[in-house]
Amino acid sequence: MDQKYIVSIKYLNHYFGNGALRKRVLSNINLEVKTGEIVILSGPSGSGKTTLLTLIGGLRSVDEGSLKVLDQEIRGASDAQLIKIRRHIGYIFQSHNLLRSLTAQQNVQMSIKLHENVPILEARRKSAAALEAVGLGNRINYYPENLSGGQKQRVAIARALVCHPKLVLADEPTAALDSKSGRDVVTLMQQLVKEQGCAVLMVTHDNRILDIADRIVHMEDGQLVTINSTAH
Ligand SMILES: Nc1ncnc2c1ncn2[C@@H]1O[C@H](COP(=O)(O)OP(=O)(O)OP(=O)(O)O)[C@@H](O)[C@H]1O
Repeated sequence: MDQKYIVSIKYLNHYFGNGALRKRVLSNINLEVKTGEIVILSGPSGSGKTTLLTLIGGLRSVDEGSLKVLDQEIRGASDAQLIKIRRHIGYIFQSHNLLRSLTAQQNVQMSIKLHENVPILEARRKSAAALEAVGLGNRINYYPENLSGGQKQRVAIARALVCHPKLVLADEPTAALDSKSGRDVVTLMQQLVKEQGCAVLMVTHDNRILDIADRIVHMEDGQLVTINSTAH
């Protein structure tokens, strides 16, 4: 298996709607994301960024072209194959999507339960360590309502990274945060993913965080228009 590319997309098209309402939202997308690389996907509202991210995440089915994640072709993949691929992906959304009735630690543990058959004590240890790594070692028993926006997004990062995914997909992770918290959250994410060696594809409108990327990919009207080599 060629592990150099975590994501490899060739001539991908995607459509929404049927008949006369059928609309092409992604056109001829070619993109590769390497192991350990942080790629930011930017572009105007409605240009297709989230659609592309959800296709890569195996969260919607691929219409045309080839989309490989960890060498597995997603187009036409069975449910079992998609579930297997999703186990290697960590998802971070705009809103933290934490379960309100669970503590920070239980939210992170939930992710471990979904991924692996780990004994409860081991899951507790791992989730506490993941929260420690995002600076929330003293908040593990807090419920989301008692955490700030930045802290909730840190829990979401711990939840996404606790099972050491090969790929992290992040959709506007700083959108709900003030500029300082947003910056802190992505800096932390950058540090942890580099330590773990996983690739990141992050959609963002936030120009203040572009410098964390190894590469910026710009999307307009469903097409990738420019690919800059590096933001540093
Ligand atoms: N489920 C859907 N059904 C029909 N059209 C959709 C659906 N989801 C998205 N679209 C359309 O597809 C296009 C791309 O949407 P998408 O959400 O991928 O863009 P985006 O670049 O992520 O936008 P934003 O930055 O505002 O989140 C838009 O024209 C949108 O209206």
